[in-house]
Amino acid sequence: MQRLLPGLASISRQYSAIKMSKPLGTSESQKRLNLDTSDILSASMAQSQAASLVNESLHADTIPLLDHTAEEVPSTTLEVSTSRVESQIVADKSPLPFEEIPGPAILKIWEKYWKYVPLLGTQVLSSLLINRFTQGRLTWNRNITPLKYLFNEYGCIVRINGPLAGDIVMIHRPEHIAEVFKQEGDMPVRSGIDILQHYRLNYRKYRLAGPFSVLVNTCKYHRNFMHNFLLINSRSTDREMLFRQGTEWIEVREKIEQLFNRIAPSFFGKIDAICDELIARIYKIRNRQNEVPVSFHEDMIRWAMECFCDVTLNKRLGFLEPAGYNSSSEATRIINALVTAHKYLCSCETGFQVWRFFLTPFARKLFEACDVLDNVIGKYVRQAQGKVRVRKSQGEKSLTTDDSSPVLERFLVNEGIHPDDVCTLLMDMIMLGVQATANSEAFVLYHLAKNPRTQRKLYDEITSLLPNNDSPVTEKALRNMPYLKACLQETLRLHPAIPYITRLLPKTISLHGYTIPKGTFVIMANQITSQREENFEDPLKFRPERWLSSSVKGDTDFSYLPFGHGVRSCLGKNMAETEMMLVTAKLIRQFRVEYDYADIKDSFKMVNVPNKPLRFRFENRY
Ligand code: HEM
Repeated sequence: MQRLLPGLASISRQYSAIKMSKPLGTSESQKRLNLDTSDILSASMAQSQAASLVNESLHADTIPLLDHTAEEVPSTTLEVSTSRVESQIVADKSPLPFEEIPGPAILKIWEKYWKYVPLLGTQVLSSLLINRFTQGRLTWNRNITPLKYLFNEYGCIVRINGPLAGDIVMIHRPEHIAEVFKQEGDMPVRSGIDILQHYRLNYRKYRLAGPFSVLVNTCKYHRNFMHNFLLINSRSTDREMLFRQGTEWIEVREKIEQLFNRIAPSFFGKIDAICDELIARIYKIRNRQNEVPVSFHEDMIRWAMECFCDVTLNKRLGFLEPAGYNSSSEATRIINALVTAHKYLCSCETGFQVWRFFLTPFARKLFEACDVLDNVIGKYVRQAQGKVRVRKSQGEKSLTTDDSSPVLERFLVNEGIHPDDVCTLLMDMIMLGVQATANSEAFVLYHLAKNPRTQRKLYDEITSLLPNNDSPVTEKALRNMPYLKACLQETLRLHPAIPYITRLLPKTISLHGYTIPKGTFVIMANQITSQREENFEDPLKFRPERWLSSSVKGDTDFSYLPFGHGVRSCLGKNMAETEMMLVTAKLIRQFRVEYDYADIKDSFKMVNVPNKPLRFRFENRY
């Protein structure tokens, strides 16, 4: 029965659509109408929401009739007053209430009673129920499989409601995503990473939770751990608070965005030099079959970290030290902390969030790793502050930095960003942005290795613009490589680093015939969107050529949003694309990349990461 209940609302909706598109009477004046009993049965089932047995394949051009009902009910002719039918049709025009959105029914039932049950019991029990109900497929947050499962089970709009979740709606259709973004105001709110928020607000006592979180620690209540818990799991009225709290970040964000746009030309040369270091590293670590070791994924993270640190801190930390990695160096400490933080971030954020009640061993390990990153970042922020102070004491009239000054100093001086906010921003960029870039590039190399013809075509494009092995790769040359860009787009279509985009609805809207109230969290499953046949032909195939055709719209029709959309879209898009284009062009010019092992898929660990080691072979081209 549980499996059947959720279909009701959609049945009713489909039935309404059917009635709208096909008037039952043949003329206005006709007062009586002949109907088959199966029609009547279907109508009353839909209207009374008792039609749990309706199959999914009802279409607007077929009057609804169930094969099995035809068998069960003898087909006789009855007379029905059309005025009654018509009044039902008119009533059906209004959007259906939120509660009727299909979703796991058990959660809806449970929701009624959860407030009467002690909090911990509820958490544990409802998690068990979710797990049981979905037969283990809804391991929340691990990858897109649970979402796919829910869409397959309940249709294109799914409501998750219960003690764990609050009001959440999941969607994947581009037109629904467009509708959500259309309502986006000046201060869109995204769901945060709860454990990082807790670390910053309650443990480190920062004033802001960071760009990937939304709470602002401006009032004493936000220091209260239990309050945070309740707020995150709260109903829509409490969530109104969240709208007010996004304001400060949006102001900080505007300044950073402008600065990043201004510095874009200056980071090309830095990234170029770091890509050469990665090539040197590959020469060093390849075995006799020219295969890199299973730890190559770490080298990719080191490459992305070196690029990020050189651009923002104006410092080469030696992540790709050609002489070999020194286990006691600052770079190695940072990488180890980053890998550990990622591992435990994922364990703490998914499954039971027991850390909300006491510091669990996983949360402790995460906090220790975050402390390492935070201390390193803090050190560089303090150094930058020190330099600014010296200049002030030397009586410099204008403290404004110029374009050659480190980004960090410009954050502090020109933009006047609070040092705490600089720390949380840099840490979020490292924990999510750097990881996203490294893993996306890993997937680019994987697809090129698996598709030798695509790789050859890309090589031809690169060498047509850069004929010699040592011709410098310029920004102009990269701009003239549409196939390279297409390879990146195709990779991000198949493996967007962040597979869901979330927003808290600032207004009540109507989606797919349902009312979705203000304050509902909407999860937009962009990876599912960009892997559906109705949006992309042969969606699971790696075909960069599709991006060269003008018929592919991608981000303009909301079927492809790897960097999100609107006011809260990715701040590092430009930097990430430059890094990925440069390194791909340089690697493919230098090597033929091959991969001989089992297929690599993505696994969601706060960002999509390859689920197998990157055992590429880098064969010299020269
Ligand atoms: C291939 C690499 C990357 C991908 C696919 C990616 C993707 C995304 C996505 C999907 C979002 C959420 C957007 C939304 O909610 O609409 C986001 C946010 C963000 N990204 Fe990236 N990102 C990448 C690299 C980077 C890098 C390198 C940085 C840092 C330099 C960065 C910094 C940020 C920041 C700060 C935000 C939060 C913006 C806000 O909330 O206002 N990202 N990114």
